Amino acid sequence: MSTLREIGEHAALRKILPLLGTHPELRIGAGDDCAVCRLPGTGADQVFTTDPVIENIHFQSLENPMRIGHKAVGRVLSDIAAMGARPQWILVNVVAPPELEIHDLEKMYKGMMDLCNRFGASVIGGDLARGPALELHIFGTGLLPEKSALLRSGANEGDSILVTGPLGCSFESGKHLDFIPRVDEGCFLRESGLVNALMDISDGLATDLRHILQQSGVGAVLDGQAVPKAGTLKQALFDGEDFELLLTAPDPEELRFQWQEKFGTVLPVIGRVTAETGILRLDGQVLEAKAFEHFSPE
Ligand SMILES: Nc1ncnc2c1ncn2[C@@H]1O[C@H](COP(=O)(O)OP(=O)(O)O)[C@@H](O)[C@H]1O
Ligand SMILES: Cc1ncc(C[n+]2csc(CCOP(=O)(O)OP(=O)(O)O)c2C)c(N)n1
Ligand SMILES: [Mg+2]
Repeated sequence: MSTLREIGEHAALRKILPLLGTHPELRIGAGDDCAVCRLPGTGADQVFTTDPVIENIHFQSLENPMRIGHKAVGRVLSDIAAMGARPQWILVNVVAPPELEIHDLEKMYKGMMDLCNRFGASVIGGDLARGPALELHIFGTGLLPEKSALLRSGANEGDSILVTGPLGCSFESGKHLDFIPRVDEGCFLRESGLVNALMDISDGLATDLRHILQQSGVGAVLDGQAVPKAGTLKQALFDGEDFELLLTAPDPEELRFQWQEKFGTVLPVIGRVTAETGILRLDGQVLEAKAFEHFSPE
């Protein structure tokens, strides 16, 4: 017998995911940023995701409630953006101790609603239950044209690897609370037809790129100098909670040109997809995995 602490979050998921069934209307089940389901007769697919934010894990106890609400919804919109979808419906489960101030609860909803309104998402329900610490569990859906979802499994050897913004120090800078999910960018990347694989960076570039490599059966080399950084290279690789999009593209110059036209910023190329299955190199050296792990002791 073993515990979550002993085997960790990722090994536990490898045990759980094979237990989940399939369904004829399910295109992509658990394992990507969102699940993708058919909506027959509509020409659209629907994506589904959920994430919690938990006191003292994802935010500190005395944090501004508006920022807590913003982050909770932002994480879910980021997963929806990472498929190239537009967010649609949001459900909110609040778990809270009885002492929570109603004014603070209202401010959390203000933070959630402001971000939902910005991207045309609607909160349509939820639940409220007692628990020892504050937790917001958000469930969200989105829409995109059928069969157009951008997956972690789409990378091909020779693709360039690109990232939508600077990485690292999100905890110190407060970006982990205030980031704007890359919804418009995700939709643009899908519509461009120039992207093979897409995901968002929650656990850090080094860990999340590895998910693309494993699911695509490829390897990668990163150019440390080219990675856009908010701090050191180590922080850019391992800190996590950047909520930028990570993508691979076979024709980066055309994509970068179109990106510049649309957003007026540079989309940096940070590496290349290789045939070395499962191997991630940084400036030639093999890079080992190291990331935030929910179940290991501090
Ligand atoms: N407890 C669970 N039961 C079933 N599927 C899960 C569970 N936890 C995570 N998953 C699935 O595993 C994949 C990876 O999860 P996670 O690392 O949380 O993704 P993300 O970083 O995009 O939020 C997702 O597709 C998610 O739906
Ligand atoms: C109070 C606090 N401690 C630590 C962190 C750092 N941190 C918390 S969760 C996390 C990784 C991402 O969270 P997870 O719940 O694994 O997101 P998912 O991959 O499921 O989207 C990081 C880097 C933080 N942001 N706030
Ligand atoms: Mg998650």
